[in-house]
Amino acid sequence: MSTTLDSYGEETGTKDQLVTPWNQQIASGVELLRNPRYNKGLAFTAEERQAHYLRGLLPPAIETQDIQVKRIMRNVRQYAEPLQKYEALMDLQERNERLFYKVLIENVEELLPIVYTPIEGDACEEYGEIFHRSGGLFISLNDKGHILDCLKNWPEKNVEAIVVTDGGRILGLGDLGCQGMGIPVGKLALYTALGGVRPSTTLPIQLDVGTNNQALLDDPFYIGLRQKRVTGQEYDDFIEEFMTAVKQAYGEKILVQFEDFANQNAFRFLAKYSKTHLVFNDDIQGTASVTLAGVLAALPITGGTLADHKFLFFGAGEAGTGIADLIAMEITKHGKISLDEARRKTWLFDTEGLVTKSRKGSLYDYKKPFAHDHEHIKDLVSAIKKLKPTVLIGTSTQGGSFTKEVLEAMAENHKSPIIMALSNPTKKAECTAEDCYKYTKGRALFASGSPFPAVTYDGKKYVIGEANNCYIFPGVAHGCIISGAIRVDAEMFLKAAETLAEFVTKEDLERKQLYPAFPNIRNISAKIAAAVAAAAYDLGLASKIPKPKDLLGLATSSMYSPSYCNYR
Ligand SMILES: O=C([O-])CC(=O)C(=O)O
Ligand SMILES: [Mg+2]
Repeated sequence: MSTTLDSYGEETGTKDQLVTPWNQQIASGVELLRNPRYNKGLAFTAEERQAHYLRGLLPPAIETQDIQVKRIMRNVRQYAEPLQKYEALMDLQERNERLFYKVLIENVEELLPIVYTPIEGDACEEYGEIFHRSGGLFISLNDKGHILDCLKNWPEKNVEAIVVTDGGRILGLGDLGCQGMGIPVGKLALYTALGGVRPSTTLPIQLDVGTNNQALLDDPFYIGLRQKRVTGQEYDDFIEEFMTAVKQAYGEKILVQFEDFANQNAFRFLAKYSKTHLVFNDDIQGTASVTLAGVLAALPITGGTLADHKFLFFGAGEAGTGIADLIAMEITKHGKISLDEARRKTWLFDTEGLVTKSRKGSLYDYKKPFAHDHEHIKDLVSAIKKLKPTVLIGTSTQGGSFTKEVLEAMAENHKSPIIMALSNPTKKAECTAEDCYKYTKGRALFASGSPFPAVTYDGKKYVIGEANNCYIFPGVAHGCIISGAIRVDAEMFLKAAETLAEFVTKEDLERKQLYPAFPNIRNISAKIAAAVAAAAYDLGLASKIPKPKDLLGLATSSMYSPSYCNYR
């Protein structure tokens, strides 16, 4: 039994999305209850139950969405294991989408660590064991020549944003092959919950090009191809087919966020496809933007300007060099200083030691701008003592590498050194918040990539700001969509960082909190979206014309609301 219901459509969305009435054939009865996009469970009213063949299929109670939220949170809180909470929330997402987002939005601080880092990292490691549904598209080497067919099989035709990974480097956990899907799913849940992007327009994609993770290849529950990663031309051709197919399927302005690709691939594909597609790499650009925001927010405490600081990166991959690049751009933008000079304030330290011009052997292109003249230094403490950085940023995935000696050495260099342990998930952080305050005698300004509880040091309570790109990417995506951006420009990430930093209050800084509290994050995302959209118009990259007068108003009003619609 089915019926045509044009009132089922999502009531939020940008104006031109609303012009076309939504009048697809939607199943009623049991099929309606099984459709997560439209299911309301016990919140179906008596009239809806009568009109849509639901009589008898539900117990008699008619509930508000608020009571449903309470029940879900009560159940989630009863699970002892965080992974059980994760599974419960994923089950909810596939049962009742609006309820899932209402639960997430109203409990963002509590649930972010579950649907996002660190617990989604555990979920990816166990994805084979806990697998029970796809959650997005899996496109493997078996689909070569048929990638467009895969995309056509996705039930939504109006896709505006894709998050894609090849599982090459999932968080700081390494190659997880086909089990990286938890990341695109998690990131896109935040597109909606934090950025207000409508869930029907988002598409998580896992590309499976093999894995070099032998433990997974030997695991009977592994869900991917049982072969080593393809590389070289075959790999590049596969990505090229994918990038061509997404435009064929969804048009020129489809937004593609690259996520958790291995270093060189991440840089190569960003350089290549940013010329032809609306793409960004969250690990390079999103992380850069959020980190820059934290440093900008810290300036009232450290004193001086950004250009007065000296930066040392421990870890010179996507995050490290991405941040270094954006910081140099920001210094150049606001000071009378060339990009080259700005870059000389930054040093990289990788697995072989300090990155210098004279280093023997090959140096990847993306590190070269930060390879300066210096003698080789092999250990981090010596590098800190020699170079005297005032900002130390860990992007190494080496948990615990900011030892007592490292932190004490940083405390020598500045009254308030900035120390960021950005590697994810929590177990990969370069140091704990507690150690950072202990070994700098409470003087450092600390932030981490994954959540840490507040720390009390010397009778003072410090709240740990999360330098996580989830402050940035949802707003950037929303800003691109509302302006119809055709390309992503670095200026958008500078604007996003400046906007985020403005939200950090004096009270936050008194607690040494370099990032604003999460409960305000939808407002922050709206502001970032408006700033990104404004940049798109300024740069001639926006296709939605004329330019709306009130971009913030548009960014706010077009955000997805998880409240139920009435099915009249
Ligand atoms: O997902 C996160 O929490 C941040 C991120 O992009 C990464 O660590 O790869
Ligand atoms: Mg990432």
